Amino acid sequence: MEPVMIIKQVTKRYKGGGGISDFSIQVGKGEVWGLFGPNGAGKTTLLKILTGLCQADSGSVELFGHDVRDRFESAMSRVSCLIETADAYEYMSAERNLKLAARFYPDLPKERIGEVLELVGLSNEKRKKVSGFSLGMKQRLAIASALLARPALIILDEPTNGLDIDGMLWLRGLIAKLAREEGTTFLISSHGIQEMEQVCTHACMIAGGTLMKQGPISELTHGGVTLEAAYMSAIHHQAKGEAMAHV
Ligand SMILES: Nc1ncnc2c1ncn2[C@@H]1O[C@H](COP(=O)(O)OP(=O)(O)OP(=O)(O)O)[C@@H](O)[C@H]1O
Repeated sequence: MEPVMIIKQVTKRYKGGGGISDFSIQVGKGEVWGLFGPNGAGKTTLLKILTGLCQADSGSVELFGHDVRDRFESAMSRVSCLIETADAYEYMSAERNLKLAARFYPDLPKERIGEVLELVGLSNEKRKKVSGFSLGMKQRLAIASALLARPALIILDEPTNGLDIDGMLWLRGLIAKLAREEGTTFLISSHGIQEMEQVCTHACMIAGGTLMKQGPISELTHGGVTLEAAYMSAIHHQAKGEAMAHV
């Protein structure tokens, strides 16, 4: 089966020195990938490159067999992303916001709005103005909007921000359900490895812009190592490498 996403040797360096270097992974249908790394590791940079919000200096990204740079519209046609909070119109209701978002998808059945409100647990709040929503409710609404067109690939940047424990459990359940029942593929960036570990089938760990480890969770945790321990060792390894480079 053709991979959903092929990232090959992607490099992007900002003038200040940050960015990512030589990043490559291949993601298959229905897989849930966690992209883990500390602040400033390069997670958002990578997600922006994947979704055409930022250009790589070199390397390539293919989504569903289409190069993001050369065939942007085809590459993104089955992709939804939430990168750096998607703001809703505060003076409108949740339902009205979704109706506005639905205008981008002329073939969307009317009942889909009710379905996504149900999926994110906002059915009872659908007529309330977003201005009265908590951060967690706004996050749920943003996720509802991302789900509208039944995307085959969903890219989420720190989706647990603003969610309480209930919200986090709900989000993990939703991701697992969509991956299992609809074969939806996910790439999710997070600082919180413990929050997302249980729902991920695969992980990649990035530090200082470098991909340290990647693969199925079962391989990364082989021999009884926890994912967090594997992550900490990757981060320390990177920090040590940086210190040596400065000697
Ligand atoms: N537009 C930019 N111009 C210059 N440097 C940038 C820019 N965007 C990000 N950087 C730098 O690149 C590095 C990676 O940033 P990025 O936002 O990708 O990391 P991150 O892993 O998403 O971090 P966080 O978890 O804090 O959101 C950081 O050192 C950051 O300061």
